[in-house]
Amino acid sequence: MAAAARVLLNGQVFEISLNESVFSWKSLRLRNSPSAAAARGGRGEGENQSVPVSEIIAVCKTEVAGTCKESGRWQKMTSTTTSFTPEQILHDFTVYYVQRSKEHHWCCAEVTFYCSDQLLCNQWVQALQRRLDLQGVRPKNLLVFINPFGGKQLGKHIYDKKVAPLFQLASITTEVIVTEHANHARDHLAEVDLRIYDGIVCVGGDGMFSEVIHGLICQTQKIAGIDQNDPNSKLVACSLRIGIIPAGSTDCICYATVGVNDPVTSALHIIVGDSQPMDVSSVHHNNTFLKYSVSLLGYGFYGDVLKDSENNRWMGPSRYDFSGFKTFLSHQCYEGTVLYLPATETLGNPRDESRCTAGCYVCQYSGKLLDLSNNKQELKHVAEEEDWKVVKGKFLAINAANMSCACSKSPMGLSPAAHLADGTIDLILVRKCSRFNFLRHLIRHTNKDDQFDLAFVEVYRVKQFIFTPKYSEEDNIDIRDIGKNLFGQFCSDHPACGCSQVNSNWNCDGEIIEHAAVEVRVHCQLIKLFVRGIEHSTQKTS
Ligand SMILES: CCCCCCCCCCCCC/C=C/[C@@H](O)[C@H](COP(=O)(O)O)NC(=O)CCCCCCCCCCCCCCC
Ligand SMILES: Nc1ncnc2c1ncn2[C@@H]1O[C@H](COP(=O)(O)OP(=O)(O)O)[C@@H](O)[C@H]1O
Ligand SMILES: [Ca+2]
Repeated sequence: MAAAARVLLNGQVFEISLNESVFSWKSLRLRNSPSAAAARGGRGEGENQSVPVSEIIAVCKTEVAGTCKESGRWQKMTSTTTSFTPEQILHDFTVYYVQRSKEHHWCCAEVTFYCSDQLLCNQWVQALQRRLDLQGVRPKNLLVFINPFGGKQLGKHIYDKKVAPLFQLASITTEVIVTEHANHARDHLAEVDLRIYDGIVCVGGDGMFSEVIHGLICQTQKIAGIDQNDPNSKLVACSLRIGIIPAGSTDCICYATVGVNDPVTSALHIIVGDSQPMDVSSVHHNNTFLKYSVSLLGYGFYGDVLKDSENNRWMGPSRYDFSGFKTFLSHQCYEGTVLYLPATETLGNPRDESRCTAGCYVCQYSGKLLDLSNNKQELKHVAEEEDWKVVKGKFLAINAANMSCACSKSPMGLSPAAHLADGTIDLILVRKCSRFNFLRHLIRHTNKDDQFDLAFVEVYRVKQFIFTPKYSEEDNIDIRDIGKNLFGQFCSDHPACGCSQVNSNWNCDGEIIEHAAVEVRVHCQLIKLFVRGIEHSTQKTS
């Protein structure tokens, strides 16, 4: 078929064209004609536009009953090659495509072209459809989990109203499971035959995503015969991609990988088949596997906020503000030793002011190193130089950020320069300081000031760390007893104002880990998401 043709759009004659990767429509209107001026109004449909085939969502043909009302326009064009009459304009097709709007939002735009004859219309629909069929990265069959109780309990509504219609438009088939209890998705994924799916979608928050990765990673290791309890096991990467439809409380994993937590934007990234590798940290205690983490592993402040907030789930997302305020006032610090292995082979450092964005070269570099090490067929991680560092002290917070952890509360995140897929975590140690200083540190998460530029805050880019609390876990009893037993008086870090534990617990992507002593290791690019990373501002984002 011809690579270009004339059609009507908004009563104007347009030339549409299609090459290997781009579909375009160009106005052939006469300059300065009244109709041309009219077409310039509205939402820019009178302008020349092009859309990469990779961002076309669907093309649909619709039979038009009747004739085109705006017949006069065609007569103006008869001096060109246009020869059809209004009565012949009976067929149209609609192209649905990705349109970018502010702050990394994507929406589904549509444009309908009226053709002079059925053959032309069919030819264009087929040509576009053939191009779409060649987009091999797009998922065709998805397994969807919906947590009906995440966030504001709108998960099912969001999926049914905003996401399912887009999947249907894009001819994606789905099997939808609305979870009935916690760990439903995890347990299902650990057992089910996943070969029929092209991806998994979770509708919920970070906790729901955590369930999904646990099921998927566990099944993958089981099939590969990998022992997850061995902290030194080299884990096998999961082949299925995961999509997140944000419907939780913090939605930090979505926000930090897309730039916004918007269900339609995330659905469109899934439809176009984006793919972004992601690091995963494994958490062990005494050679026993506990959990995987993708966003934040937080001991002290964020562990305590989470623990308290679980009692107030009925408050919805604002439970974190309430518990955050309470935890801030309690001002507990925790004593222990952190051993860490600095990341030496990767590019970048936590204070280099870079941002991990779509096509990030730091992550690509780590991906190449990973390929090289995979080719060596090592069964276990072998640390090239075991140069462990030690930090001891009293900490208000120990945060391990596997990614920036950007979210609406903190648009730059806990560690703004952290990377999604570089095989490292940023270990942030906040030592004991006054409430006022801790507040200064917290407030800097909400503005552009550097939260690490404070004497009591340290940050290291690491690939492994071990935390050992000062008091062994068996001693994690009421502080009053500790105070009496060890010092004969109450410890000044834990005034008898209601605080009670000598040890905190870990917040692992919003799930509680009760153990304080942990060994954490990053597994570079273990999973993949249906995202592309945060797009640059030149891509019409701000
Ligand atoms: C004074 C204001 C200070 C605001 C400081 C905000 C820092 C926010 C950093 C957030 C990092 C989030 C990391 C992600 C964690 C999520 O995986 C995880 C699970 O998400 P899900 O519920 O969607 O499943 N979410 C969380 O653990 C929630 C952490 C939220 C912490 C909020 C802390 C609010 C602190 C308010 C302190 C107020 C002090 C006021 C003093 C006058
Ligand atoms: N049907 C269900 N009933 C109760 N809990 C569930 C259900 N489905 C998932 N969960 C659990 O709910 C918790 C929070 O889910 P999440 O979607 O992250 O919401 P939020 O962001 O509000 O915390 C997770 O720990 C998850 O395991
Ligand atoms: Ca990382």
